[in-house]
Amino acid sequence: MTFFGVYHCQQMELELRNLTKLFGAKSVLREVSLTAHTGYCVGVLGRNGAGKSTLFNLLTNVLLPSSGEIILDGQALGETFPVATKRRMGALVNQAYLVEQLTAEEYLQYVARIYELPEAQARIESLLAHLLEEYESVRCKRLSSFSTGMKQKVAIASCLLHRPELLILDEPFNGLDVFSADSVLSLLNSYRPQALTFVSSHNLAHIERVATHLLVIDDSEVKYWGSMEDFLQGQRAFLGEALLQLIHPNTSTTQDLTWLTTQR
Ligand SMILES: Nc1ncnc2c1ncn2[C@@H]1O[C@H](COP(=O)(O)OP(=O)(O)OP(=O)(O)O)[C@@H](O)[C@H]1O
Repeated sequence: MTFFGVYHCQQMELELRNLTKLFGAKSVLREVSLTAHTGYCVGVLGRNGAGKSTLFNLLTNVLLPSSGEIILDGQALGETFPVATKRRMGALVNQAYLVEQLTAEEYLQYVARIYELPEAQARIESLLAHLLEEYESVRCKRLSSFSTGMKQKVAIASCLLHRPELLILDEPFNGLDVFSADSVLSLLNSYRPQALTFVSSHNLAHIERVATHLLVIDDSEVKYWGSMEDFLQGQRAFLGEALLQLIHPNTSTTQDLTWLTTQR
C-alpha cells in the first residue's frame, strides 16, 4: 500500500506522567502513567464511562489535566500545546466536524490547505478511493448527503492526510460496516510504523487486529499497560476472555425485567 510513500520518520516518545482528571469531586482518571513510541498502536479499552474519551481529550488539549503531565520528546506540554505539536497530531475525538456543503474531495483539499500541504491531491485521491468503495458514484455529492459511515471514513481520511506522527482515534469504527472497518484496519496497519497510534473501540476483534499494546482503564485507573502479547500471555486466549478476567462485569444489581415481556 502506498498512501504515504516511504519516508524517513522521526521517532516520537510520548510520556504520560501521573495524569489525573477530576470533574468536580469525581475522579475520572487517576495517576495514568505510560511511555509509548512511534510504531506502537495502543488499543485503549474499558467499559462505558471508564475515561477513554477523557484521556483522548487530554492528549489532544481539548481538556486540561487536573494534575500530571504530558511529555512529548522530553518536553512537558503546558496548558496550551504549541502549534508545532498540534501539527504532529491527527485526531478523531468526539463528534467529527465536517463542512457538509463540500464534497469529500473539496473537504480534504480544505484540510490540506489548513496544513499547508502543497501536493496533497494524489493522497486525497488514494485515501478516498481506498476508503469509499463507492467513491466514483459519490465524487460530486456533498457530504451532507453521505451516510454516517461514509462521513466517518472521510473524517478518518482527514486525520491521516498530513501524515501525523501521533494519531488519536476515539472509536473510529463506529458506524462502519464490516467491509469499511476492514479497509480502515488495513490502512491503520500500513500506517502503524510511521506513527504512535492510540485507538479505542468496544470491538475487541478490531483491537486485536490492529493493536501492538493495550491500555485497559477501569475504575479510573490503569488496570493494564503493556504489549498485547504479554496481555494474552502467549496463550491462544481471546482478548475478550482475557479482558473479562481483568475487569469483571458489574453484577451488583440484577433487575427484574419481566415487565418488558409480559402482556399488557
Ligand atoms: N465534561 C464532563 N463533565 C463532567 N463529567 C464528565 C465530562 N466528560 C465526561 N465525564 C464523565 O467522565 C466519565 C468518563 O467519561 P468518558 O466519556 O471519558 O468515558 P468513555 O470511557 O469514553 O466511555 P464510552 O465507552 O461510553 O465512550 C463518565 O462518568 C462521564 O460521565
